[in-house]
Amino acid sequence: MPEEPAYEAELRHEQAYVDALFAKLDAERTQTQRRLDETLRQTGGTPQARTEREAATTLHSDRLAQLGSVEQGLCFGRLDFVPGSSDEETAYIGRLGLFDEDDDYRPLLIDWRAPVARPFYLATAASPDGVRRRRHLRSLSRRVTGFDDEILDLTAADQGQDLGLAGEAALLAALERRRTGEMADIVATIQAEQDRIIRAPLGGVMVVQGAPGTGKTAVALHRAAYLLYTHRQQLTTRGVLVVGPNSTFLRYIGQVLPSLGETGVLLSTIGQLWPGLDADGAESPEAAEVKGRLVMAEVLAKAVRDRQGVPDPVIEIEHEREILKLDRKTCTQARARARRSRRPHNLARRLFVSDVLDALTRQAARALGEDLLDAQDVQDIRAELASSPAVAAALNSLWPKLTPAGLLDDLFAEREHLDRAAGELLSEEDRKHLESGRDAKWTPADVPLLDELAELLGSDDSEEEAEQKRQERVERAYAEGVLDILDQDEEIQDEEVLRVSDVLDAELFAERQQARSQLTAAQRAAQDRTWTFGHVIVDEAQELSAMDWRLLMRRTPNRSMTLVGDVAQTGAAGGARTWDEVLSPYVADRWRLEQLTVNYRTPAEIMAVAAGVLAELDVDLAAPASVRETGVPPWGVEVVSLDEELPSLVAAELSAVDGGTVAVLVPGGRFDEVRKLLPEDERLSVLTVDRSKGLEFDGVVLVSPDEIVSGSARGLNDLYVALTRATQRLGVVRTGPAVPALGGLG
Ligand SMILES: Nc1ncnc2c1ncn2[C@@H]1O[C@H](COP(=O)(O)OP(=O)(O)OP(=O)(O)O)[C@@H](O)[C@H]1O
Repeated sequence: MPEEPAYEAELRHEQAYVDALFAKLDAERTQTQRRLDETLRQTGGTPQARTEREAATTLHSDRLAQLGSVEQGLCFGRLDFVPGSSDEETAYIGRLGLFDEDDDYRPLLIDWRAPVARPFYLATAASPDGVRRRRHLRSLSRRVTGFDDEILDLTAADQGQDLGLAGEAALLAALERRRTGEMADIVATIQAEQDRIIRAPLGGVMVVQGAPGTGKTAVALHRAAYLLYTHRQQLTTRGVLVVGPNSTFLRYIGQVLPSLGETGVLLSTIGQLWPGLDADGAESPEAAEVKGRLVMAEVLAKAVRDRQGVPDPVIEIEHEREILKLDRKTCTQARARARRSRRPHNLARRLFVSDVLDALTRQAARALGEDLLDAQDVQDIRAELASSPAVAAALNSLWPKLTPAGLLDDLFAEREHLDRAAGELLSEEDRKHLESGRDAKWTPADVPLLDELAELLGSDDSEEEAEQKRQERVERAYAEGVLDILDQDEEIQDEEVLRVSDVLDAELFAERQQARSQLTAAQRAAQDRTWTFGHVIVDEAQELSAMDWRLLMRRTPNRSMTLVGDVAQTGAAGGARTWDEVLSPYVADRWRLEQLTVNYRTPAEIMAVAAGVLAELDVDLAAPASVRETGVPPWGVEVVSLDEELPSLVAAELSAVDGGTVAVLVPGGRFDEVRKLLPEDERLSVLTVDRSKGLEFDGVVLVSPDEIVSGSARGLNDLYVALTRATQRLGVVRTGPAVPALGGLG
């Protein structure tokens, strides 16, 4: 650190620069707001003018949101270049770009995502990339409170070079920060191995494998922001989807992208990917596992075919005092033709219906005496049959119109249906799980099944289309009526003035009645099951089942995906063991693997315990290196009674983290018991391990590790996840036999 007076002088200089940046920011806000107001005030004009106005409104609103989101940490870095190595001697790096229009658009502040900013994250003493000095600025609102410098030449003191850390002081300060329950962005301290992943090209499937705490989630979110900046045009049209494991997790990460000025990303769980549904019902892990198997696609296809029936042996239909007979042969032929069309069930139905109506028409015509009828008569008979309730009932019994929800409900609720569809594909035990494992609500594992069924059934939207046309006609008629009335009024008043109908035609007027769609791609995507995204990012990707992957691949036909996860943390019975197994059905071996190796969350003392568990897991993965030590060893105690001892142990942890957060992680079977023992406190969470996935807390108290291990087939993975949630302190409270993998702790 420079000597005090020089340091103070530098600090004043930086403050003056940052003041100027905020002045510029304020001016831009005022100007953008003015432009937005002007645009909103304009009305009328050609359709093209209206479209342009809408585009301008979106542009100004987005910019305003971005300008409003960068108040904290607007400028966090500065690079000084070796003379002659860059156009500018100095570059300031921040959350967005600001330029001086009066000086040929000279950059005042460079967006962290711009290529010029890259050396801020990558330059090292060994490979300085033209950088002489890297400076991290610390600030509180608009006040610069301090800075740390790194001189990038080989004679400079070694700065965390063993782990290749950049800006170590700023990084450690960020990591020591107390956790608030909401994830923060890491834009000021992104490390080189993370930067390479964030800025990787858009196309193709990239898997980011990394141990707990290596920044996978942070990297995934910053990548979304980077991609939106670099491929703005393409991605704002199609949107970016970020998939997370549950809504607690989505809340935890929810502020990161807005703080980076990006609001156009859809954050969703798999259970929320069916429009209008938030499928968060509970079910047994066994049922979820069966539902996630790839074979379910076949089960569902069979379930649909099972609903395409033929009479056994005939259906009799009364029509005009005649009995018409619908026999097995006719229907079998009609069914075969409809199926051969390879159209989804509800669309193929039209072919089936048409063939059956033809056959019935022939019969009815024969009964009336074919020779006496002309073509028009025959057509009339067909039309009558088509509108006959008795015929409709017969057709519905043979080839009903189906909805995904209706069919899936029947399949799980009625054993006969399930047996016919799954008898050869699932064991008796599996079928029992499907039948009994659910409550009344849809579960996350149901959503990929609903999605699969939507594909198999298709939607016969001819009725909806007709309804929409009818609605448009009604609106138009209303508009014409309004214009007539206005015109009459005007005729009475003054023949000379322009009539309303001279400046506004009925169609335009009708259009104005409809709310103009101002939705972003992400919002539209959330309402549309068939939406395909420009890029899909999946966090905790190891948890997804084969059926989840099918759904996601449908949403990403361009296969532009970033998948982050850790196969050592897989908790779901149907989750991934290897990335290859998951991806090969969709992209063969055309995916690339990137690895993160440094743990930013868990201190070395706790990681040493977790490494023992990792070694027991049957995975070929090395424990990550921790960037810091706390000097606080993890503790372990055996208790006789949780009731008596746990509350005081947890209270002690809460006071030790001094205003920070504590999680008590429990096996599923003890959740209610432990929840009741502990007080409600916003700094304290009681969670089962699966709910703690991806989250972090200053202190973690792990209860009954033996039950976590024995609780599921992937119990050791769960234990590993639980141990790696802490940023400062870990305690283990044992109630049963010791778990050898925990060493002396538990
Ligand atoms: N470069 C960085 N600068 C500052 N903090 C960082 C950096 N990288 C990661 N972190 C912090 O480390 C913690 C762990 O990061 P993150 O949650 O992204 O890890 P993860 O790999 O997703 O972990 P898990 O596998 O347990 O979900 C977070 O608090 C994150 O902000």
